Amino acid sequence: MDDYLGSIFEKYLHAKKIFKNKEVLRHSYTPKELPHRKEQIEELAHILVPVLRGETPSNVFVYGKTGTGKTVTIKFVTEELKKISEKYNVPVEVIYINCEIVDTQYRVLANIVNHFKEESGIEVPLVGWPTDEVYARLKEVVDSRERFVIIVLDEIDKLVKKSGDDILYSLTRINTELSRAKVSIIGISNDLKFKEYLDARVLSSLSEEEVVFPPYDATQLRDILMQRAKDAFNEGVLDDAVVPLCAALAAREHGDARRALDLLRVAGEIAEREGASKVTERHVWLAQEKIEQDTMEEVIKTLPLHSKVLLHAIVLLDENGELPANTGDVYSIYKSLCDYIDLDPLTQRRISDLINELDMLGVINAKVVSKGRYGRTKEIRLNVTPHKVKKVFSQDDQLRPLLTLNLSRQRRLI
Ligand SMILES: Nc1ncnc2c1ncn2[C@@H]1O[C@H](COP(=O)(O)OP(=O)(O)OP(=O)(O)O)[C@@H](O)[C@H]1O
Repeated sequence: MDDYLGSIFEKYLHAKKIFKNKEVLRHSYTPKELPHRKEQIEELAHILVPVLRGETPSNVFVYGKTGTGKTVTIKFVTEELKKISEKYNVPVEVIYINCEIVDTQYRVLANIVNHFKEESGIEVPLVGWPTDEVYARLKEVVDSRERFVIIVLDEIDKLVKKSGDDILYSLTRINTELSRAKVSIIGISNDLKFKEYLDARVLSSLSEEEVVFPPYDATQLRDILMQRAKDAFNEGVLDDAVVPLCAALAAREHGDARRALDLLRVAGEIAEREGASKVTERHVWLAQEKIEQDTMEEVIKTLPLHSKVLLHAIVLLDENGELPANTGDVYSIYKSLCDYIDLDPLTQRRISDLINELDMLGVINAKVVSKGRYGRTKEIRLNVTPHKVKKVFSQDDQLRPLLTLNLSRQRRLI
């Protein structure tokens, strides 16, 4: 045993260190250069440059698919603007808000007021004040001196979908002839359709300017990865084929640089854990599999409660070797599970909709098949392992009691 343990330690001790600095591959890291975003950087600089002449820049709406570098580019350009504005003695404040987290009108306004809390001494609590009052404070605090205030609303679609566009209306109308501070908005979204949710007046002021971020192709992703890889990995540990493969796989997924970076990082981590001295293509394929599994786990975790119970019914059928099943079979098990945890069951029609949703998310496979003169029916199969589903449910207090059940017991209750 001692020998065995000793050899494990030695394996890791003598393994060549894979990473020089793994942080470089994290999402939060802002690189010093952004390959293939020169055009967007220049467009944004052109839109924001009036600040240096003391003029209010237009509002900008930035859009492009996920992982196309919108956030990192905006952070890069606004940082540069802050640096240069100091040189020209123009006071500029940039407030970055991620609307996936800060997703109500109240919280956005509070965030803006609280950005200035050191200078104003005013801090809005997380809840409790009337929204009108927070807005009044915002105007007072922002306008307390001459300056430019650029408010970046990242994932702005999430805010609008959850809380409507009143907040955008208020913010785009904050500047008056008399105000000392001039406010501009940069809205970022990966959902173009969200524009349909906006009132025409809000839309026209928000998109005074628009900057589009197209997806990266495989060659561009390769350049982005190469640039990050040279700081992230030790010399000679990356097989030549690794970066091109990560780039090609991510290009297939709509040119997502985040996915490409994840593949590279996870491939490195897997190689490191194996005690390998090189990262190879095999590690990239394993990384691809791991990321897909993790994504699925996240999808299951965020399902609404009834979809989770429904999914558990399908898992029980799978464990009993009874898949494919039809909607009726699944529904009766689902209903008995609801009884077991004191939940009012939804109608079969509603469950049929939830089955389609699970199918769309890729958690299950629901295929409509023709049964000749018996009409059409749905054949439901599971697309993930029962183990994965149970692992997620074991962390959920309301669902945990279901994990001890088996189908024959449930059938006795039906
Ligand atoms: N041109 C680039 N050069 C270097 N790194 C990049 C580039 N474009 C994107 N990245 C990196 O890819 C990852 C995703 O980028 P970013 O978060 O900016 O995408 P996004 O378009 O805002 O995505 P989402 O819409 O999902 O928020 C980040 O780690 C970022 O550093």
